[in-house]
Amino acid sequence: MHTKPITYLTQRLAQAVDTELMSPAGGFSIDQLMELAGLAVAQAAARVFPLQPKPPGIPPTSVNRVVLCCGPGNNGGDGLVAARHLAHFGYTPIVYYPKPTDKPLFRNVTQQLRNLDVLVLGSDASSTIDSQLQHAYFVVDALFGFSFAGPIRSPFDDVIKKINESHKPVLSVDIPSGWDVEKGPMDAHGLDTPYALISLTAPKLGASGYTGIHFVGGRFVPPAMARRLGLDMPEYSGADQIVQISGLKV
Ligand SMILES: NC(=O)C1=CN([C@@H]2O[C@H](COP(=O)(O)OP(=O)(O)OC[C@H]3O[C@@H](n4cnc5c(N)ncnc54)[C@H](O)[C@@H]3O)[C@@H](O)[C@H]2O)[C@@H](O)CC1
Ligand SMILES: [K+]
Repeated sequence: MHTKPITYLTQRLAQAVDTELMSPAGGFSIDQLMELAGLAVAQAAARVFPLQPKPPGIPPTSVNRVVLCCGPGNNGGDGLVAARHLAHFGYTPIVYYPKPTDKPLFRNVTQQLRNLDVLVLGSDASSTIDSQLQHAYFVVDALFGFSFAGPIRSPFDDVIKKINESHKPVLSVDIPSGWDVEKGPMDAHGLDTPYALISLTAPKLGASGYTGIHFVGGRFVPPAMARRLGLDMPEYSGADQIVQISGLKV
């Protein structure tokens, strides 16, 4: 467990780090960052929810089913990439992506999922999402990240309600969806406190009261950049893409 101090980011600082990484001086593309973020999400998922043995006589796809609820921005993109890695790890991901982003990066990752026979459900599947959730081992909440603001708009208000009603264990990506990025849970419409959380780059202020299983992932900030921005970053061990900072040790 990581015990050294870590900086909790404001919404503005989270966006500034992201922008700087993708500036000419930072040298990253969004594809690279999202790939590393999604890999970290998949590693955290596999750590918290290990693959279950497949009992004989039961179709292999009926165990280890993961429902990934993906939003319209890059948080949703992290969920799509994580779904691809989880499929390679041996899980059966089911992606609910009601507002797909019409950009090559998102179209490509969606195509990669289809090539792995991953079910990608759109808005026309909204009436079946609760039954998908009922059959899930766990849920990945990749609806909103650090750019979320204001009351939750349709159809995501309904998606969050259905996730809460499913009472399935949830791994949230970057910030529990519907929580204020800096103030945390604000009203009854946001996600219930998730079982686990993976913050990307560094945790956001809104997660400062979170005491569940909390990882940091997204191993892409160079030390010189962290020093310049005054960030205390987590120290990763060896080849790990994630570091646990709180909660029951997994
Ligand atoms: N530097 C980093 O830490 C990286 C972060 N990434 C991910 O990118 C995320 C940020 O991505 P984005 O800036 O695209 O934003 P988000 O994915 O947080 O969300 C923006 C989208 O949500 C919609 N939205 C915002 N508030 C809403 C509301 N109240 N109701 C309904 N829809 C709403 C917006 O219209 C927009 O489409 C991070 O949280 C993280 O998951 C990674 O992909 C890459 C690297
Ligand atoms: K989220």
